[in-house]
Amino acid sequence: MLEKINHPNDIKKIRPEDYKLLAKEIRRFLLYHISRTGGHLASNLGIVELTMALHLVLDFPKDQLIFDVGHQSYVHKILTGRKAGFKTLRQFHGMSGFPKRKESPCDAFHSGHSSMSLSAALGFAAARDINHTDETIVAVIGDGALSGGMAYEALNNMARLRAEKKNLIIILNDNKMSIAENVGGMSAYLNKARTQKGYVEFKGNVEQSLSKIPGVGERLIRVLKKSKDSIKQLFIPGMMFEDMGITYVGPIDGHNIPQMLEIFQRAKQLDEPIIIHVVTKKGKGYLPAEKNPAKFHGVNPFVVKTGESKTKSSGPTYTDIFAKTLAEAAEEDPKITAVTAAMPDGTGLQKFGEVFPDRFYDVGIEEEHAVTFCAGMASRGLKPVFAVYSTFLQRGFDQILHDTAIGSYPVLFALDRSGLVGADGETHQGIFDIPYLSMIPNMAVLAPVNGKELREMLLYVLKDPKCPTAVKYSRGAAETLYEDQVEKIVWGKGQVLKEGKDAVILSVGNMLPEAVKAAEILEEQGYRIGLVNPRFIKPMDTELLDQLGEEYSLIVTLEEGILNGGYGSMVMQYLMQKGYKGRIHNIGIEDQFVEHGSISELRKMLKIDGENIAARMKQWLENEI
Ligand SMILES: Cc1ncc(C[n+]2csc(CCOP(=O)(O)OP(=O)(O)O)c2C)c(N)n1
Ligand SMILES: CC(=O)[C@@H](O)[C@H](O)COP(=O)(O)O
Ligand SMILES: [Mg+2]
Repeated sequence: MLEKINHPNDIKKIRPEDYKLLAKEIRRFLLYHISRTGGHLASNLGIVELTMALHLVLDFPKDQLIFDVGHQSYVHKILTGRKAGFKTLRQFHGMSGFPKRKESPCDAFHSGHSSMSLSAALGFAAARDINHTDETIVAVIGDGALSGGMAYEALNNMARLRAEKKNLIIILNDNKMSIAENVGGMSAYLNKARTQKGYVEFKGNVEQSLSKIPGVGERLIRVLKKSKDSIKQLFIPGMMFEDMGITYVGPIDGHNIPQMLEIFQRAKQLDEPIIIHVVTKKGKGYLPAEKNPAKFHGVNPFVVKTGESKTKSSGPTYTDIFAKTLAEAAEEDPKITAVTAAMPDGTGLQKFGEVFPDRFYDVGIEEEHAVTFCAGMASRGLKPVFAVYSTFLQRGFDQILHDTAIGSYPVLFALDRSGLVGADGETHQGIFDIPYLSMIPNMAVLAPVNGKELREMLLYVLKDPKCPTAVKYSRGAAETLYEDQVEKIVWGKGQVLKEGKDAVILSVGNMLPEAVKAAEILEEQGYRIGLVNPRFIKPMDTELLDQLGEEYSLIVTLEEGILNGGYGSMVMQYLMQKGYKGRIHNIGIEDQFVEHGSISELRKMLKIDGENIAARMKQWLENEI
C-alpha cells in the first residue's frame, strides 16, 4: 500500500478495505526508520489512523492542517510524499522532525513548542475570511498540549467564529498522556468525558439519539424537553466547550477510520467552530511503546525486537547530577520544593517526586504558571526549584520579569538543555537564555563548566538563595574537564583556570572543551593562551575583568548562545566603557535560528568548535585585529 503513497492526496486512491493494511504498513515504516535515526515514536504510532482520516477528507496543500507541538507530524509527512526524508530524519541538512513550511507546502505552520495551534488556526481563519478563500482549517492538539494557557486564550476567542458563522475544526487527540501521564483538572475533565462513551452525534440530533434508547428514550425527552441545556448536561461530555460556544463531538475512536471520516466530513460542512474529541492509544501497534509510552515518546536509535536503546551511556548527564544533588539538598532542607512543567523524566525530577511527593509539582505544560507559582512559594519563604528546558522557559519571560524579579523572589531556575540541543532543531535550541535572563534586573545567571561545578553551584544557591537565579547546563553527558580545580563558589566571582600571555578565552559553561581544544592548537603554534571560567554571567566579575584587561591585549569571549545581548556583549560593553585599549572579540552564535543536526556538526557550521575558534583567534593574533 505504502508504495502507492508518493504525493499529497495519493491516499484517496486507496480502497477503504485497504485502510487497515496501509495503517499497518505506516507503523512498520515508522518503526523501521525511527529505530535507526531516533525520533518521536509513540505519538506518531498513536496518530496513524487519525492522520489518514484527515488526509482522506482534506485536500493538500489547499487545506491547512496545523499540528500542535508538531512531534506527531511524521505520518502527515509520509502521506504528503516525504517517505524518502526519513532516512535523514533529524540529521544535519536532513528532514526535520517537526512541520516546516520551507520543507513542504503541506506543512501549514511550523511548531515545536506546545499549545499554540489554536491561536495560529484562528489567525488562519481570519486570513481566510479577509482573503475570501474557502480552505478548511484544522488544528490537531493533544490532551497534554491542551493544558497550556495559550490554548485557553484561543478557546476564549473562538466564540467570535460562532457569532460570525465561520468554520474551524479542532481535533483533540486524547491519549491520556503528555510525555508522562497527563495531569491536572483538564485531564480529569477529559477523563470523565472519555468514560461517557456513545454520544457522537452532533448536538442537533440529541433528541433523535435519545429516542433510540429502548423504553426510556421518549419519556426522558419529555422530561428534559423544557430545557435543552439539561439534555446537553446529561449527554454531551464536553459541555464546557459547548458553554464556550464551541460545538463538541466525541469522544470517538481515533483508530476507527470509517467513524472518523463520517464525522470529519460533517464537521467540514458546519458554519461554526467544532472540537472533535478523538481517543487514541499512544504507542499503538508496538508493545514496548504501548506499555511505556513515556520512554518511547522521544527515542535514540533502538533495537526493535527488545526496545533497548542502542546508545551507550557515557557517564552521568548534567540532568542526572542536578536530580541527585537536589534530592540530597531536599533531604536536609524541608523548604526545598521542585516544579516541572510536564517534563518529570527529561528534567530528572521524577525521582524527587517519588521521594518527596508533597514537595513535588508537575503542573502540566504550563511554564508561565510554573514561574509565578514558584514566585509565590519563594515570597513565602520556600525554596522552589523550577527545572525547565531553556527553550521552554522562554514562555515564562514576563512571569520571570514581572512576577519574580521585581520582588526579587529567590526562585532557582534549573535551566536544562541550555545551549545547542541538536536533533530537535531551531524550535528547541537553548541559545537565547543569556540575553533573555541577563537583561532582567535582580536576576543572577550561573553556568558551570563541568558536572562537579554544577553540584557546587546548586548547593551554594540552595543554601542561601539571594535573588532569582538561573543555573544553566546543557543536554547530555556532564563534562569532567578541570573537575579537580573546582573551587568553592563565591558570589559573583569567576575563576582563572589557566594563565596565558598572548590572549585569554573567557569560556562560558559547556564551551570549555572547545576552548581547551582551541588553546591547545594555538599553543602548538607557539602562543600562550589563558583560560577563564566566568562562573557568573551575572553579576559579572568586574574585578576579574579589570585584571584581565591589564594582563591581555586580546580578550576572547566564547558562548554557545546568541551574541546579541549575550555574555560577550556584556563583557565588551563593560571593558569599552572602562577604556580598555586592547582588542576584544566575541565568539558565539550570530543572529539566526539554528537548524537540526548533531551538536558537533552544528558547532562546526557556526564556527564555534575548537578548530574554528583557533583559526579565528590566529587571525586576530597575527593581524592584531
Ligand atoms: C511549551 C512546551 N513545553 C514543553 C514541551 C515538551 N513537550 C513536547 S511534547 C509534550 C507532550 C505533549 O503531549 P500531547 O499534546 O498530549 O501530545 P502526545 O505526545 O500525547 O501526542 C511535551 C511536554 C513543549 N514542546 N513545549
Ligand atoms: C517534542 C518535545 O518538545 C520533546 O519531546 C523534546 O523533543 C524532548 O527533548 P529531549 O530529548 O532533550 O528530552
Ligand atoms: Mg497526549
